[in-house]
Amino acid sequence: MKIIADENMPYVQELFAALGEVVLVDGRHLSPEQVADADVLLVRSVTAVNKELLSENRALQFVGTATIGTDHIDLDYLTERNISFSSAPGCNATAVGEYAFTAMLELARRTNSQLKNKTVGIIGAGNTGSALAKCLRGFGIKVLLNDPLLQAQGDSRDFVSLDQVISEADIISLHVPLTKLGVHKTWYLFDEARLNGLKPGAWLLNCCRGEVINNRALIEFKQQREDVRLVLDVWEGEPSPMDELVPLVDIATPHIAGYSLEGKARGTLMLYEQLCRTLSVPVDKSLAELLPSYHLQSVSLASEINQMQLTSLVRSVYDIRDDDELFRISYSVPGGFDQMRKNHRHRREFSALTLVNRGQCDVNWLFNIGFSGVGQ
Ligand SMILES: NC(=O)c1ccc[n+]([C@@H]2O[C@H](COP(=O)([O-])OP(=O)(O)OC[C@H]3O[C@@H](n4cnc5c(N)ncnc54)[C@H](O)[C@@H]3O)[C@@H](O)[C@H]2O)c1
Ligand SMILES: O=C(O)[C@H](O)[C@H](O)COP(=O)(O)O
Repeated sequence: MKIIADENMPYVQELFAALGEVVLVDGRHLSPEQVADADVLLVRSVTAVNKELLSENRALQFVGTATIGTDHIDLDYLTERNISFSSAPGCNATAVGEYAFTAMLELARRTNSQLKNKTVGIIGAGNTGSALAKCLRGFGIKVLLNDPLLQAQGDSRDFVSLDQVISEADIISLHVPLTKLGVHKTWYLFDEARLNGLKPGAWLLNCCRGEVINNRALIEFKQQREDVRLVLDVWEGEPSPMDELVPLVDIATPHIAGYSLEGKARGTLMLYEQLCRTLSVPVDKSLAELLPSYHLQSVSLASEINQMQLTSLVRSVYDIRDDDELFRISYSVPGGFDQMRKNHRHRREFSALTLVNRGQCDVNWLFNIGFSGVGQ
């Protein structure tokens, strides 16, 4: 069995080698000839899997994407060809939630503000939006959720309208799939009119797909509204963000919000498990045996910690300033955006760090945010 896999898929050899010959490829530039004799194709978000890519292939049985988003896959075409498909829903949700929370802490430090005094609106209350809500509520921050689709399905959480989020939230974080059709389509969800509705001093974060914000309109808006702060992990026209936009962004990163080691490994593992089920072979590998131990074994806490100390704790696991700094140097170099992603030093999730309570302080809220604890 020939398994063609994106080279940026950690643990693909460890998981798939026993099932067939694994050939690693550059997913951004994959050609129909390269996949002509593939039985299994494993991709990431940079590969458009469609009629054109599969035009020379007659053998394909399974396509897997080690990602949450599926907007790069022509699902109707795979169904037409009777090719099994799996994505990896939720694989990197914790990483995205922690990324957005980390960015908020960083902006709070830069603006000398207290997050607990702010209201955060989350657009899209699925896996990544809920992961962010978990961190925010763990820290005691008021959250407004907007998700008309889940609301219509009877999800028991409280939801508000998009208009209410825009008029009431001090911080808005976007967590929707990219969709181009229907009443709830998300393409340019944040257009000129919605951007103009943002509260004075609002912060806008996008960790889902670049085209959920009209980036040209964002440039024009931000040029008039210095008070608004922006965190962008995703960009219209990746891998080439608009040059005028980058200097206007407070925290800029190259689509790596989901790039925790755990998140990427979970994505590969989920595809392995699904392929095993498709081939009716037993699953005999697990996440725990793949992940290395964390270099910091534990951190002792002797007293209550404040927001700045929490920021330091978070930075010890993931320092978002490193990604932002590298982005500004590298994004405009040819191939720079993808190189940053390929060479990204995998960060760990908060749960990799164990906290030991040496005092009588209340640290349960830190476990609610996601850190591990002794005797938790
Ligand atoms: N930056 C990254 O590295 C990264 C990582 C993971 C996922 N993503 C992107 O984030 C997206 C969301 O991921 P997820 O795991 O939360 O997906 P999910 O499917 O679990 O949740 C998405 C939610 O958005 C809701 N939604 C759809 N249209 C909406 C609209 N118009 N308004 C409000 N809500 C709407 C859906 O009902 C759903 O509950 C993915 O599709 C992917 O494109 C990016
Ligand atoms: O949809 C997703 O899961 C993310 O956007 C994913 O983490 C993007 O990473 P890529 O597949 O491009 O490596």
